[in-house]
Amino acid sequence: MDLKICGITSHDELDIVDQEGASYAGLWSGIAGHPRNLSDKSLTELAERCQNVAPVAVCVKRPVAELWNLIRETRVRHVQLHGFNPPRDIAFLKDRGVTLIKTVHVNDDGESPVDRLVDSYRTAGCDIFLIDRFGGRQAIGSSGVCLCSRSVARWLDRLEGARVWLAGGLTPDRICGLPEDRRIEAVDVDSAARMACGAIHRKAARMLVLAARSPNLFEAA
Ligand SMILES: O=C(O)c1ccccc1N[C@@H]1O[C@H](COP(=O)(O)O)[C@@H](O)[C@H]1O
Repeated sequence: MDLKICGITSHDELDIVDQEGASYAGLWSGIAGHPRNLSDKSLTELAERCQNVAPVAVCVKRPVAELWNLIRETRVRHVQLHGFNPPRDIAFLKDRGVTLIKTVHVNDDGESPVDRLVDSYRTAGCDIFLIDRFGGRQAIGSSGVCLCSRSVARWLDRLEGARVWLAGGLTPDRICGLPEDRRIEAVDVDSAARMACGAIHRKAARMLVLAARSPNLFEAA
């Protein structure tokens, strides 16, 4: 499995994620007031600093035309729409050659507020669905809480045929416990990449990369 580490805010964090071998680095834009939200300048600088890791612009409410104006001259070609976007937002970015990741927010009962939009997202050209735990409109990500395996299995079935990533409270041991049927292409982590909710930590990032690459590593030990 590939690994995305989300919420990068500094050169040091970006270098850790890049050097330790994560596949994707999440760069926040358009979530006013959030501590990990980046200015346009910082997002551009961090994206240009990526060597091996692919930068992903992660947005909640930013208008997609404005977002495109920001990223078009950068190396960012992956966008994660993390919120309640209409399908036309996906079509807009797909027309411009972006690889589009749409978060499917799933609550603790296994239900999603975007359930009725999923088919339209597919029709609009969504490349990847990211299943993430939803704790309510004020807690739409970075929850540090995992979904139960039954909800994950249900959504994997619902998204049959699509590329799927998974997020929500994932730790190295939880990644090892995920089904190994290759339906989950990548895992997306925020909380477990940090020490005490602080900065991204090199050893934590290394453990996550190891778990994602060799899911049975800890079971075998
Ligand atoms: O990464 C962040 O800083 C972030 C902030 C606000 C909303 C979402 C955020 N990231 C997304 O949260 C999940 C993973 O979170 P965790 O591992 O459960 O803490 C994933 O979808 C990230 O893209």
